Formats: sequence, C-alpha cells, structure tokens
Amino acid sequence: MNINHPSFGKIDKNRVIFFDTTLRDGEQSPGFSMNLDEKLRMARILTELGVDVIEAGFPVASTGDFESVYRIAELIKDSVICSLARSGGKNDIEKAGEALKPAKRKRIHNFISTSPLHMKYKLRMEPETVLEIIADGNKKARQFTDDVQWSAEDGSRTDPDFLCRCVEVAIKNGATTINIPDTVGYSTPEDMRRIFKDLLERVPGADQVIFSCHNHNDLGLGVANTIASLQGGARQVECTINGIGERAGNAALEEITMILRTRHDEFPYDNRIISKKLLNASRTLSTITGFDVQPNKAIVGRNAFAHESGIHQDGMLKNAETYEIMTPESVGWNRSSFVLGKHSGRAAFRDKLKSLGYDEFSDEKLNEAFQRFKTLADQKKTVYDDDISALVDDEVRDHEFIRFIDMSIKSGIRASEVLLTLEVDKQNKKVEFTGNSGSVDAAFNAIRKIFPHPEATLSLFSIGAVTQGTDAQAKTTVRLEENGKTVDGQGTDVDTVVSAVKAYVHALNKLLTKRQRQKPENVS
Ligand SMILES: CC(=O)SCCNC(=O)CCNC(=O)[C@H](O)C(C)(C)COP(=O)(O)OP(=O)(O)OC[C@H]1O[C@@H](n2cnc3c(N)ncnc32)[C@H](O)[C@@H]1OP(=O)(O)O
Ligand SMILES: CC(C)C(=O)C(=O)O
Repeated sequence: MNINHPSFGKIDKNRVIFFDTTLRDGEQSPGFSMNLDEKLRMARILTELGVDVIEAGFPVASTGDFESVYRIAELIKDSVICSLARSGGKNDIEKAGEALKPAKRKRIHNFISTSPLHMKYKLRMEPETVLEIIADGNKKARQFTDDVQWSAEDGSRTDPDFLCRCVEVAIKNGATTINIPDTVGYSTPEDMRRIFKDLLERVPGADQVIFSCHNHNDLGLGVANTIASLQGGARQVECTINGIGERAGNAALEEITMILRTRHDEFPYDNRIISKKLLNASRTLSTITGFDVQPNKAIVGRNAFAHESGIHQDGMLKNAETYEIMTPESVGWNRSSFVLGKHSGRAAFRDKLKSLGYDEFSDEKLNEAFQRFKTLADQKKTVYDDDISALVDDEVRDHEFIRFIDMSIKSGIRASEVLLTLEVDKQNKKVEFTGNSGSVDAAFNAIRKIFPHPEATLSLFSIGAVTQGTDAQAKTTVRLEENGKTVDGQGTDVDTVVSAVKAYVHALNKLLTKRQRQKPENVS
C-alpha cells in the first residue's frame, strides 16, 4: 500500500479511518430523525471523539438534509465532511457538491447497486449500464473534490468477477476510497475477509486506494464482519454511535473501538478515537433521539460495568481484572458499580456498609443484617443504599424482649381482621383482632392484646417511603410515652402495616429496656 490520500496524505499501513454515518445511515432508523440543531450538536460530539469522516447527510433527499450538510460543513473543521449521492441520480452529485461548499475538507460518496438482484429488480439496468454510471458518477464527483468515495451497494452479494470490474472502473475514474457494503447484513466474517483480500489481489490500482467496509447488523454480525474486513485489508470502517441505522442497524463505533484497543495485539490497527468520550457520545445520541440503549449493550449500556452476583463482586473487590476486560474509566464511566440484589454475597454487602459509614460491625451483626438483606432482596427488584441503611438501622437495636414473627390481614371496607404472632420472652403468642378503624389500628390493638401496656400512649405515628416504586420499603416511626418517658421506634418493610408493627414493637422494646434499667429484675 502506497497511498497519498487527498484528505489524509501518506497513510500508515495499519492506520484505520473511522467513517461515522450516524447522521446519514443512523438517521435512516425508523423514528430516529434529527433536526438541524440536534445534527449540529451530534457533529460536534463526533469530531471531538476523533471521527475522521462524518457522513452528514444525503442532500438531494430534502431541503432539510441539504441545509444540515451545509451547516455541518461550515461548523466542523477537524473532520472530513461527507455527502451521499446516487451515482446515477439526476441531480445528486451536484447537490452534494453544493452542500459541501463551506467544508475545509470534503468528500462526495457516490453509490450504485452491483448485485444481480438489485440491478435486475431495483435499478432495472443491465450490468454494462451500471458500469457506465460508475464511470460517469466518479468523474462528476471529482469535479467537486479530490476525495471521492464509491460504494457498491449490496456489494457482498455481487458476483466477484463483476465486482472486480466495477471497482476497477471506479478507481480509473477518480474514486480514492472504495466501499464494499454488506447492505443487508447477510455475510459472515469469512465472506468479508475473502472479499477484500480478493479485490486487493485482483484489481489493478487497488493498492492506490483505501478499501472500506460498511456492515449491517441483520444477523448480529456487523461488528464481527468489520473486524474481519480489516483482516482482509480494509482500512476504513463505517459505523454509527450505539449501532443505530437502517433495520437492525450498523456496526457500533464504540464496540469496534474497544475491540481494537482491548485486543490490539491481534488487531494492530491504529485510530484517532478518544475512547474516554464514547459514553458521552452514546448518551448524547440517546437524549437526542429519545431511544436509550439496552442495559446490556456492550461498552455504553447501564450494566456494562455493573456487577450483581456475589462471586463476581468478591472477585472484583480482590482484583477488578477478574471480571472486567477494560476499565470503566477508559470509555467514560466514573467507576464500576455494584448492584446489591439477591445474588450478592457478604463481601459486597460488607463493602457497601463500609461505604455507607457502618464500619463498626461484628461478624455476628453483619451476618444478621445480611440475612435480613437477602430476605428483602427476594422481595424487591432493586435494593437501594437507603434501603440498606434502613435495614441496618433496624438491625442495630436494643435488646429484644418482643419480636415480630408473622402477621396476616383480611381487610374489608368496614372491618380489618389481623392475625398476629409475636415472640415474647422466647415464646410465640398468637392473637386475632378485628377492628373497624383500619389495618394499622387493628394490628396495634393485636399487639396490646398479646402484651398489654395500658400506661403507655401512642403520641406519634408517621409513615413514608424509603425509595421509589410500588415495591419501595415503607418506613414507619412510632412514639410511645409512659410516665414521662418517651421512646421512638422505627420499622421498615415492603408492606406498610408490617413496617408499622415493627416500629411499634421496636418502640415497645425500648420502653421495656428503660423499665428494666429502673427495675432490673422486673421485665413487664
Ligand atoms: C443502502 C442505502 O442506505 S442507500 C440510501 C438510502 N437512503 C434513502 O433512500 C434516503 C433518502 N431518499 C430519498 O429521499 C428518496 O428516495 C430520493 C430523493 C433519493 C429519491 O426519491 P424518488 O425520486 O421519489 O425515488 P424513489 O425513492 O421512489 O425510488 C428510488 C429511485 O432511485 C433509483 N436509484 C436507486 N439507487 C440509484 C443509483 N445509485 N443511481 C441511480 N438511480 C438509483 C431507483 O431505481 C428508483 O428509480 P425509479 O424511480 O426510476 O424506479
Ligand atoms: C450507501 C451504502 C453505503 C449503504 O448505506 C449500504 O449499502 O448499506
């Protein structure tokens, strides 16, 4: 390869040009249209990310598309700005040239289908006509710029001999980049490797141009095919942020970048992408389009650096390389996250308690709190930090004379029937109480029935949610007063009435502790 490229000059044999088509093919995703301001904002993000070529639009498509290419060409000076055009379109190339007028570095990308299926049914053209259009299109594009790209639409399903002829004609007539798209995402990595290798070996002048790949994701192979294309000899990758694009999308820029970084020994291809900016690019695009990436999306998905299972969290705490092949910081995240849930273990739970400021925990206390955490995690989809604090605060209690064991409630419009079991002095006691002032009142009366304490009065009762959602924990505070002594009890539970009963029992235990301090031998 001995290329003196019109936009990039002498190119090292392992240098890969990143061609981003988020604003053209990406915008072809149903529902992903962007207005002018949004395109300008995204173009700025792409150039700051280090993208070499920004495909800004298809000017003949609409006045809006023309204007966005024009305005991006005015604004962006650190990337080549590219405009799409049909090779045989009536006015396409002229419009593309006009829209690129303000660009410091500009490229016209002309294309025409070359597969038998597309030529016969879509274009209704003979192969010889297509060859003439390729010659004319590239010649015309060269009148506007020296940086001309030609694409063989549906190139991967094109007869190899005919593809060689098309590429030769494009090169002879001025194309400096030759793109072979896998337009319908049909190919495998082996196909793509072979196609580029074949063209490089067979087409005269192939060593004077840059070969480019553009892989769609219909079989989920967009990125794998891109890496294989590089192995076959392509040195430009066409891609989009978050992999958006026609149908199942295009190869994702962030994934290609991180494969080339993480496995550089096997794929020693260099590029200008600043990986720390990947997350910001992804998030900006999601905000603009209104479509979030799926949580498990590589690199930029919410779960890409989140760990929930105990064995993984334990490994991560010992050495992050056990479960992460790249650092979250390298792609723009602040840190990995540990999500505490039903699959978590003690190591992560202890670490979380420490980060929440609870470091004075005996192993016994930690185990007790951990069991309560597991019970809670079985009931709740997400256990938030506030849930854990509430649960631990609940655990750090005075001596328990009375313990909540179980409760069931039948609630109607008029009557609430509560069946409550408490442990009192190590013995389970069960009562039933029916009242007509609601479930909480019936439950408190049931407590009084099991453990009478007529001198104490309830002076405060308040309930709130610890976190969000209908499965949030309720946090209740109960205040009891007796002979000038005041105690507050707290209880938390996903069930509001259970949280109220726990709070009442907590307050009662505090009251009993106070009584005991005064008369140690007399509990009740
Ligand atoms: C694989 C890709 O992603 S290619 C890019 C796809 N993107 C788009 O199509 C988005 C923008 N497109 C548009 O706005 C419109 O389709 C336009 C303005 C380009 C054309 O609109 P219309 O003139 O109404 O044509 P329409 O879209 O119905 O059909 C496309 C025509 O282009 C022809 N055509 C397709 N590719 C080429 C080509 N490379 N060279 C010449 N003609 C072509 C088709 O054969 C068809 O011609 P016909 O009307 O004589 O049958
Ligand atoms: C215009 C070409 C490059 C294209 O988008 C495709 O073939 O998918």
